[in-house]
Amino acid sequence: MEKIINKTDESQLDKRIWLKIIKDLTEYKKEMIAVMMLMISVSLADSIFPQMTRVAIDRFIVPESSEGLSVFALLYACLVAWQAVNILLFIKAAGKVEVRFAYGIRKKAFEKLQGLSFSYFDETPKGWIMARMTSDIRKIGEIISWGVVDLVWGLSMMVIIAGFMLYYNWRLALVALSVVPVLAVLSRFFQLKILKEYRGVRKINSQITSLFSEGISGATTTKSLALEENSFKEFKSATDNMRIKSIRAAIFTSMFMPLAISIGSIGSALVLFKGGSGVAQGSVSLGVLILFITYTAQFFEPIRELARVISEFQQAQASAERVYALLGTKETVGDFEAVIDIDNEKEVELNGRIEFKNVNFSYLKGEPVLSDFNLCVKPGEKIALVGETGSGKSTIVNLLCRFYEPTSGEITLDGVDYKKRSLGWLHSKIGYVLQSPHLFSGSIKENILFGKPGGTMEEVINAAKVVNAHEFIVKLDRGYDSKVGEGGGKLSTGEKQLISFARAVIRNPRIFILDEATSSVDTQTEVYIQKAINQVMKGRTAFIVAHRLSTVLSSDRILLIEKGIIKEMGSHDELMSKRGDYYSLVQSQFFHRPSDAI
Ligand SMILES: Nc1ncnc2c1ncn2[C@@H]1O[C@H](COP(=O)(O)OP(=O)(O)OP(=O)(O)O)[C@@H](O)[C@H]1O
Repeated sequence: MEKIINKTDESQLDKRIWLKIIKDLTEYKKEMIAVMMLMISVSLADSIFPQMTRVAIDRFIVPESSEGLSVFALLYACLVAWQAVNILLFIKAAGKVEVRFAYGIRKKAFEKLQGLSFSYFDETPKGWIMARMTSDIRKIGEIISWGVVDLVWGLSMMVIIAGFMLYYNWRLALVALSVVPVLAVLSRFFQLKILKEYRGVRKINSQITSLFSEGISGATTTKSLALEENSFKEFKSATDNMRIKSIRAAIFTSMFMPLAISIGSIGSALVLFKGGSGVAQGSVSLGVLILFITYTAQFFEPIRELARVISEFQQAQASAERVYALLGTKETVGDFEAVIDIDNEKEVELNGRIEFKNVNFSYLKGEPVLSDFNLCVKPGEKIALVGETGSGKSTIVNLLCRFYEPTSGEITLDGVDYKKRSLGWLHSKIGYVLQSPHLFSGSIKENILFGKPGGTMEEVINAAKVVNAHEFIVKLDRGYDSKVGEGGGKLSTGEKQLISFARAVIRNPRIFILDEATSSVDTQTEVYIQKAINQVMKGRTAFIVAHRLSTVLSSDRILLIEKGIIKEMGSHDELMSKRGDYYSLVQSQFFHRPSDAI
């Protein structure tokens, strides 16, 4: 990840990235062409205005004549109208490109995130992903559309003006353009300086987003450990740094503007000096002199603009690099080896026989969590996994759900390697309840339906009844339509668990997996939860990471896991009579016992 975060060399144009952007932009080809044409039209109109002034001076003011003045006024009005329409249309077209392009990439990135495996989220800070999805994508959309506007306007403006100047008086044109290289170098120098500071600001901004994200999700922990001051110090140092860099960028900007204006004025002075003597000698008309003075001023604006636009494109490149890194992330878990015949696969039933064959697994290279793990589970068998924290229980169920895949060895379902099946098929057969189940903000009904999109209200109620959640749901003000709040915040821990059970039950899975919560709930809820677990397990192959003695007692086989291997295995009675480690665990009050009162 560090590699992705730091790999942002903005000083060079990276062809690969721009080709990707251009490829994505081809979807909006029509709008882009419209924007470009409109900008050429805008600069043409911009450069015709001084021509009108020239005509006014040479035709009407100097000769003190009004012949053709009405035609001239009409033409002037048409020009104003033309420019107004241009501006209206280009703002609309560029805005469309900005919004659609950002929307398109954001949609792709979101789809990508949905498909990425757990290991990606283990390695990637949440704040980093948030920054990519929000500010980076917004920046690309903004700079691509408005940058193209400025770029096309600036370039066409310079070409048209230079053309007109050379056409009217090439000597005077060369005088006017003599300061261009100086201004170009100066603009580039300052823009690079400003860019460097802003790059720093953005990096810190990313850091701050991460701090925010951690600060919010860890607010309770921070408070309970009285670490507010430490968090605040860290936050303050990041914001102080940001302030210093922002001020530096502002100083460079404030130095650049007067310098650029002064150099532009030198150009105008040279034109005035040279052109003025031309007027005195009669070789240059007063109208042409005024035209040149206006053009000289007009010419310098695009140069300053282009220096800024190039810097912005470099910033967009850095943003694009990070966003495309996200879009290009290879899924480590996917339907790569699957022999999928989607229509037939749906019909494939699962009996529920599960086998782990010589499974090895590590989250991080060189740190094995499971070593040569073997296990055969009969259909309908209930397995309780017990053991000290960190022994590998959750890892076993994570592998079974294929959130991660074995580093070597295989897991078979009804004798078939599960990689030969699609992930969609596997997950349709599994009901998984996490230790701290996540509910999505929405209603209770919607949350249960996440288990079976398109399910009926009757199915929702039935699922809730199976897990004894119906009673408490109907007592709520709005029943099944009650909102659960973000992350289920409006419900108690026990209620959240019951809803997550209902969510698992509604899909009628063949395999039920439960990572039992370690947190205690009140005795009544505990009774409900225990009943729900027993109901859900009925007729299904079940894997339970157990923390309650009652759950262990209702299982067929208990596996005591230690450092990723099965230390002891058997029924409760068998293991108790063995008087080994399991016996010691039971004696040591390792399990929650309030449910013993059931
Ligand atoms: N996402 C991860 N990345 C790296 N290491 C991990 C990850 N998840 C777990 N581990 C490590 O793998 C080992 C087994 O963890 P696991 O979560 O399977 O244990 P557990 O027995 O389920 O513990 P608990 O009862 O506390 O949930 C531990 O050493 C843990 O630190």
